[in-house]
Amino acid sequence: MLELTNTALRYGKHLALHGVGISIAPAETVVVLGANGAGKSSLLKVLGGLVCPEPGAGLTFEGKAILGRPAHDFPELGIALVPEGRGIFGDLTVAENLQLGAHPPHARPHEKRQRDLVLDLFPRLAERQGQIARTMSGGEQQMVAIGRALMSCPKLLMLDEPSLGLAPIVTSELFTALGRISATGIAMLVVEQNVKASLAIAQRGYLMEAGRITGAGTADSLRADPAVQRAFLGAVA
Ligand SMILES: Nc1ncnc2c1ncn2[C@@H]1O[C@H](COP(=O)(O)OP(=O)(O)OP(=O)(O)O)[C@@H](O)[C@H]1O
Repeated sequence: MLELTNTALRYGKHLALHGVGISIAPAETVVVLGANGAGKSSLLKVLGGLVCPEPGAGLTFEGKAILGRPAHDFPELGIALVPEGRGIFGDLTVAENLQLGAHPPHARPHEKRQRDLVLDLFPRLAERQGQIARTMSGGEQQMVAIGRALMSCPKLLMLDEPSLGLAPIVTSELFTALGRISATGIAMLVVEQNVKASLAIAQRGYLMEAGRITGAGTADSLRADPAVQRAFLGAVA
């Protein structure tokens, strides 16, 4: 469904990604694991059209070359990104945030169905539809961000560290919801430092270190990989 090849990304003199390549099959959940500064957010920015990699990189989605397309085209292609920091409209209500998510033309006819799906996944949002988003807790804001992304009827949902800053109980609820989203057939790419929770919902994953992909395999093989255990000592319970 999505294929990224030979990707280098430079911030000034700093090379943040070196020859990175990943792929995602339809309906597959893939996790990218890596410690702080490994390049995970940079990878998602390339995949979301937010930054332009060095010449030589390739990015295809459903067989179409999409590198260089502006980020605002991506929801129309069926790609939704939930960025680090969530990127919700803080001064708008939960209901307004969800409504704005349904902006791609292919999503508009399905607005009611998608809202029902989001409110079923996150019952707390159903109770809080009139609440101003910035007054919500971190976990609730993450639910709004994921809900808004789902309103665009994505084929591929990409999430940057969804559990960042959340309490363990909230993280557990969030990953249960992500597992349910995956079961609906939406492909997902989850960038995470929470190895245990993310491998529990993924079929496959990659390990990133210092801007390179240094490991790849099934969720089971990554869980048992000493390199993953070394990179996240203490994170694998
Ligand atoms: N806008 C920028 N300008 C300069 N350097 C940057 C910029 N964004 C990221 N970097 C650098 O690129 C490298 C990779 O950063 P990135 O944010 O992709 O890592 P990450 O794995 O997502 O880390 P974290 O988990 O801490 O968010 C880091 O060394 C970082 O300092």
